[in-house]
Amino acid sequence: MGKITFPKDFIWGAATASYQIEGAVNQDGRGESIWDRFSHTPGKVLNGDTGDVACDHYNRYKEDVQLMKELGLKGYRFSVAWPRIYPQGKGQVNQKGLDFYNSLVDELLKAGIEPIVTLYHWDLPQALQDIGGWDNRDVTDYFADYAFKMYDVLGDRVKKWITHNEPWVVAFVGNAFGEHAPGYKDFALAVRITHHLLLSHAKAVQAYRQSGNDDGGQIGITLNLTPVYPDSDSPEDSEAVQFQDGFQNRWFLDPVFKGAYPEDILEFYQEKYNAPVIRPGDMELIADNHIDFLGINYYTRAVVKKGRESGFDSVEHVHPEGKYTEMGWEVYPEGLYDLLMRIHRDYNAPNIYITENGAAFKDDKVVDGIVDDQDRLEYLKSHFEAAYRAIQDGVNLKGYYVWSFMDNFEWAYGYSKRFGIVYVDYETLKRTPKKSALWYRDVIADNGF
Ligand SMILES: OC[C@@H]1[C@@H](O)[C@H](O)[C@@H](O)c2nc(CNc3ccccc3)cn21
Repeated sequence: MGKITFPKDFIWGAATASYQIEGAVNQDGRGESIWDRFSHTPGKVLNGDTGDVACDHYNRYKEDVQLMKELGLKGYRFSVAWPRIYPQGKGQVNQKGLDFYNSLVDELLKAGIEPIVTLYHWDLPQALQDIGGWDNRDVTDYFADYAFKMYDVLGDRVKKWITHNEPWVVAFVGNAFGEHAPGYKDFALAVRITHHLLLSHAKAVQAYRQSGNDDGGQIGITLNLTPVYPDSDSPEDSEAVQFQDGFQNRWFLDPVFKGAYPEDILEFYQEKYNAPVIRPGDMELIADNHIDFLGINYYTRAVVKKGRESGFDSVEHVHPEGKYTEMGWEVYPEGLYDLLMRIHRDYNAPNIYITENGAAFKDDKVVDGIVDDQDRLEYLKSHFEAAYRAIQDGVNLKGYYVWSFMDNFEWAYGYSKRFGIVYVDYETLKRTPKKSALWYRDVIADNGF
C-alpha cells in the first residue's frame, strides 16, 4: 500500500484503564475493588502480582500527560475507578477521588489532548460485590448514579463517554471461566450478568441525556468484537460459527443496536440456563437509549469448527499457522477490516472508534535506551492499513486508541505481558518510549504513513 492519509480530524490516541496503571490503592480514600480482592487472593494472578503500585499513575499523571503531549497524541482513553468516587459503591462521595480526575482532565486539555472516559473498566467496588455484584439488579441503579455524578463533575470538559468496557469479558471471563475477578465459574450467573450490564448501560445513557451536560457530547459502549471464521465449509462448522458469533458478538450488538437479543442465542440460554432474567420494560429501556458511537476493541480473529460433543454450543477453536502474539492471539489484521465492514453492513453503526488495538510481544527490553519493538510497530501498521481500507469502503471510523499508552498490569498475567508503546521499568517506574511510540508520533504528525 502506498502512502496513506487518514481523514482530517481523525483521532489518534492511546488507551489505559484505572486498575492497570493507577496504583495508590490505599491513597486518598479509595475503596477496595474486586480486583484488589482477586489479585490479593493467592493463585489468581501470575507471580502474585497486584495493582497496588502498577505504574503509580495516580501520583505521576502530570509526567504521563507530558509524555503523551510529546508523542503528539490527539486523544487519550482512560477509565475512572468507581471505588475512588464511591468507596462503598454508593452513598458517601470521596472528594479526593473527584479531585484526581478533575486534575487529570485539566492536564489533558492543557496539553491539547481530548479525553474519552470509560466509566467501568472492571474495578467494581468490593462493597457492591458483597451484595451480589452485577448479579444484583440494584447495582444497575448504583452504576447510573455513579455515572450521573461523573457527568456532573467532568461533563463540561469531557465530551466522549464510554459506559462499559467489554461486558462479555466482565460477564464470562469473570463469572463463567473464573479467570478474572470475582472469579466465579457459573455460566448461568454470567448470562444473568450480561443482562444487568446492558441494563446498566441503558440507564447510564439515559442519565447522560438527562444530565444537562450532553451538549455536543457523545456516549457509547466498548465491545470486544471478534470476527469468526469456519475451519471448513461444512454445515457443522457453519453452525459452530453461528454460535460463536452469537455468543461473543451478536448477544451484545443486537440489544444495543436493535433493542432485542438474538433469537437463536436467547432460546439456547433460556433452555439450558433459564437465563437471563428479563423484566417487563427492560428491552424497551435498552432499545430506547441509543448510543452515539460504538467502541470496538479488536485484537484477533476466531477460527472454529464443530466440537466432539453435541449441541449448538459445541465449538472447538482452531489455531492456523501464522504469527501469534505473547497472548497466543493470531496476528490477523484482515479480521479488523472484515469486522468493520460487518458492523457497517449489519448494524449501520453511527460513528465507530477503535477503542483498543495492540499486542504483547517478547521483544521488550531496553538496550542502550531503546526498546526495539519492531513486532509491535508492524502489528500496528498492518492494522492501521486495514482500518484505512475500511474507511475507504465507507465505514464511519473516527479514531483509533492504541492499547496501551504504557506497559501495565495485564490482569491475570500480572506484569508478565507488555502491551505499551511506552516501556515501564517496574523497579524504577521510569517510562521509556519504545520504537513503536516514536513511529506512532510520526504517523500522528503526518496523519498517515
Ligand atoms: O489484554 C489486553 C487488553 C487488556 O489489558 C484491557 O484491559 C482489556 O480491555 C482487553 N480486552 C482485550 C480483548 N478481550 C479479552 C478476551 C479474553 C480475556 C481478556 C480480554 C484485550 N485487552
